[in-house]
Amino acid sequence: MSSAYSSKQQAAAKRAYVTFLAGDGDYWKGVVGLAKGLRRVRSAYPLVVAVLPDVPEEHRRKLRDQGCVVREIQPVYPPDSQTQFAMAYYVINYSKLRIWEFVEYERMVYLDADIQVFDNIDELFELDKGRFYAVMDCFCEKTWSHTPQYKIGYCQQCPEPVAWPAAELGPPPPLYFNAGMFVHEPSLGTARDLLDALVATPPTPFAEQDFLNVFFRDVYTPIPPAYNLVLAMLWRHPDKMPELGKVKVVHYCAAGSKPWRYTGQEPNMERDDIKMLVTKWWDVFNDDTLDYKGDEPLLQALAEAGAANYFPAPSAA
Ligand SMILES: O=c1ccn([C@@H]2O[C@H](COP(=O)(O)OP(=O)(O)O)[C@@H](O)[C@H]2O)c(=O)[nH]1
Ligand SMILES: OC[C@H]1O[C@H](O[C@@H]2[C@@H](O)[C@H](O)[C@@H](O)[C@H](O)[C@@H]2O)[C@H](O)[C@@H](O)[C@H]1O
Repeated sequence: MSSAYSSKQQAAAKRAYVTFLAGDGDYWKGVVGLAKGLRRVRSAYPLVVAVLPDVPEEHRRKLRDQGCVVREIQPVYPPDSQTQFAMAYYVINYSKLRIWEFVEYERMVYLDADIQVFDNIDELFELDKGRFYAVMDCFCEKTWSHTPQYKIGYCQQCPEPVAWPAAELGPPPPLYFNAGMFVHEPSLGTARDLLDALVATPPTPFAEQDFLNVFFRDVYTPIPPAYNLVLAMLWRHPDKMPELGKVKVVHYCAAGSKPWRYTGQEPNMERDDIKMLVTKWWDVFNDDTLDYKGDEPLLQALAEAGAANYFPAPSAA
């Protein structure tokens, strides 16, 4: 790499946001919304989209037209004799593990396609290396009904009301993160270790989220819920989240909350705060001034050219 650029610039070229897109359905709308949202908050780094082979060219073009760097990945499946143990819908999420192979980047911030960024979060790229950063999840929704904690009404967000019955169930579950958003360091060694561990790990209901929580347990470092508001927090633990105006990242993961599919029919979806957040998402998605105009920072252009860690000398720029 040319020494004509500062070390800060060279480090910046090795940073990117990354999301994951599978299938030929409508999640591409989430990715377009995310790309425009990151532009709206003037993120310094490009958005890479890890796409499975089943994502049609028509959708890939929409993403490139919004300045995304589209990278095809091969699917990752758990031991095929055991996929029935994961909730079928989530099995494909094991393919997220491929983003550890994006070693042209030193640090990436992963964001699900059903996430929107409403305030700049570039500071996450400055966090100390060697840890795994993510926001703690909530165990209170019905999707957790298969777990002992749900059955006794225990949630890590608010452990006081229900004392964990250690005598019967052993120690309480370790802190558990939501895998819709995390800060990670790509590495071929880690990618290999993940896949090696996966073949020896029977799938569980929350698929790759459960798997990642076990794999990174010793280095998991919780970050504030402002960086990934799991929507159920609004009605489950409103006292454990910042006021909505201070939430930087909204994760539309509650049933019925995907903005591009929103009908307001599911439980809690008629809430005023949900309606406001869905409207906010559409305001970004529909804002033509946020469309990619090809004038992104040099980093974006370099990432697009697949030269994310190359800086031509300024004279050649
Ligand atoms: O048909 C699908 C389903 C999921 N996803 C990706 O997988 C992520 C996790 O799935 P989902 O958002 O449905 O999980 P949730 O966070 O709502 O549980 C999505 O955000 C997308 O990035 C996708 O691309 N296509
Ligand atoms: O494959 C497992 C998924 O697990 C997580 O979703 C869950 C989690 O948020 C629960 O807390 C909710 O109750 C539930 O609705 C929601 O689906 C991640 O957001 C998603 O990216 C993905 O890893």
